[in-house]
Amino acid sequence: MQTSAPTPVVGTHANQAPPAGEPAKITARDVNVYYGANHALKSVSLDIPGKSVTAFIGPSGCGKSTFLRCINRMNDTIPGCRVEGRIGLDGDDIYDPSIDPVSLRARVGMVFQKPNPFPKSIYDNVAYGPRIHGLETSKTGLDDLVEASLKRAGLWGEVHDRLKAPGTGLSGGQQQRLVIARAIAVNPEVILMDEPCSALDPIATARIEELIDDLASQFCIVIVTHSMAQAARVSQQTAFFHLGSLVETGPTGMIFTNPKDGRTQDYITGRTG
Ligand SMILES: Nc1ncnc2c1ncn2[C@@H]1O[C@H](COP(=O)(O)OP(=O)(O)OP(=O)(O)O)[C@@H](O)[C@H]1O
Repeated sequence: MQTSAPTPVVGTHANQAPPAGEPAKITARDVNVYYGANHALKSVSLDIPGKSVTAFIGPSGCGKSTFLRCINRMNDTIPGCRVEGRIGLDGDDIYDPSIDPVSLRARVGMVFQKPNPFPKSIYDNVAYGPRIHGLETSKTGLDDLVEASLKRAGLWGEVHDRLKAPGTGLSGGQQQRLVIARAIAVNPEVILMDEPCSALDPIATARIEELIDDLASQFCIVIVTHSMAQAARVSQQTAFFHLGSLVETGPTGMIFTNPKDGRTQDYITGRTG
């Protein structure tokens, strides 16, 4: 007999979608991605609002991470990968030849599944971006920026007395908050998160989810997650992908309680996945 998974509980912030009529922060139009002959992403068009959390969900291999990587041109670094279509960031075409991918990645930061602090001190992990982008040159200015970023990432209290210690010596959850502090330090507009909690225990996961909730007041956050419960807890919009296509998108509450497409219904009730 087929059993259905319980519908995830939609979080308290999930219905607080940005006001209708706000211009989208990110506008994707007819985006196709190929890895050699593999047509991995098929004609995806999607608007992503600013200052809120958008979750990408869908079965393994459906193209969630591929689409996420399009938003800061990380796919440029994969040999054989070809991206077609248009992605606008506040209306600027991020694939225009005039756009420098390194500067773009300061505007659009990324947090990966496995925490990846640099093999440097906690301080230097956070100071690295502002230094290379020339955002802060004075010692006191940099100190203040490191402190503010660590506070914003909810890590300052745990590390303020050991800033010279290696970032890699922190716990997994602390490392992920350090990586988030590193992303925040260059004052990005968008933070992409690719399964940011999948290597963490439930307590560390809860802290990252609280942090995401907090950061959404300032940043446009896009999160790929395998956990429908997590998508329901943290996001205001959800986009469901299946076999390389975007099936449907809408307010998270609607996607989890009243999806329009049978494929979404089957996924959220655990019949596929
Ligand atoms: N670096 C790569 N090189 C070649 N093919 C890739 C690469 N990354 C992804 N693909 C292919 O693109 C398709 C989409 O993969 P992608 O990782 O984007 O899906 P996903 O929904 O994020 O999957 P998962 O949930 O398992 O992480 C798959 O067919 C995958 O094999």
